[in-house]
Amino acid sequence: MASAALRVAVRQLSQHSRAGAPVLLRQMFEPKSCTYTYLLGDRESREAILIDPVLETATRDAKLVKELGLRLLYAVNTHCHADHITGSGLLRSLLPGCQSVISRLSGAQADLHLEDGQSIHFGRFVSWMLRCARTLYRSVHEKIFTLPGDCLIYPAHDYHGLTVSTVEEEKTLNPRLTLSCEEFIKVMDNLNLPKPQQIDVAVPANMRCGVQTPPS
Ligand SMILES: N[C@@H](CCC(=O)N[C@@H](CCS)C(=O)NCC(=O)O)C(=O)O
Ligand SMILES: [Fe+2]
Repeated sequence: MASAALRVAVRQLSQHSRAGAPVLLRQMFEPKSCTYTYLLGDRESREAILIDPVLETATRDAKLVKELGLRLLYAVNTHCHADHITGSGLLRSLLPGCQSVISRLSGAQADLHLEDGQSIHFGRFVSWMLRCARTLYRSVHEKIFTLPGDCLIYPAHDYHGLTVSTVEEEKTLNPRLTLSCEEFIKVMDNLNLPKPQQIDVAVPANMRCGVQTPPS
């Protein structure tokens, strides 16, 4: 695929997300597409967001939100996924008040469309963007890599069971991000990945927020 999604940078989340700290973080897994969904909540205001929810696990996520006494403001899609159907449409039905969010660039339906660099708030900032290889590389280097080295980086997928790394590790060890920009583009343009198994159902569904009755 020519474009890639740069996942979420949560300011100040870093190592302060332990129990008792202001920001609550839960990493959840959907095994069919190996997608990680993230629940982020403000312990004080109880406002929360979900990042990249999956249809098959949306009910689980909604249950957790309720059990933790959180109020879900946004179900955020980092891009129009090709490998799973988003859970954001179902979540906005299960949890009234929740709005689905995606980039305007995606062309997909949602309650809220974000422009590049725009933030959504749940007590703390969350910034995100969808990029082609060149702008992805620049964003990572100019934005993510200016964060403190011990800032935690959570993956959208990991097919080998890894769950977290740091800015410093990505800066020094990531086999693609340590390349030059031109080399990075070449690699990304020549991944030749097999067609994702769910692409034919996932993309049309995700253009409509993953449900039959999408937001207008
Ligand atoms: N087997 C899966 C593979 C889905 C897929 O293509 N995943 C991408 C990431 C999607 S956001 C991927 O693996 N990228 C690897 C890379 O090296 O960039 C399926 O059929 O769904
Ligand atoms: Fe994906």
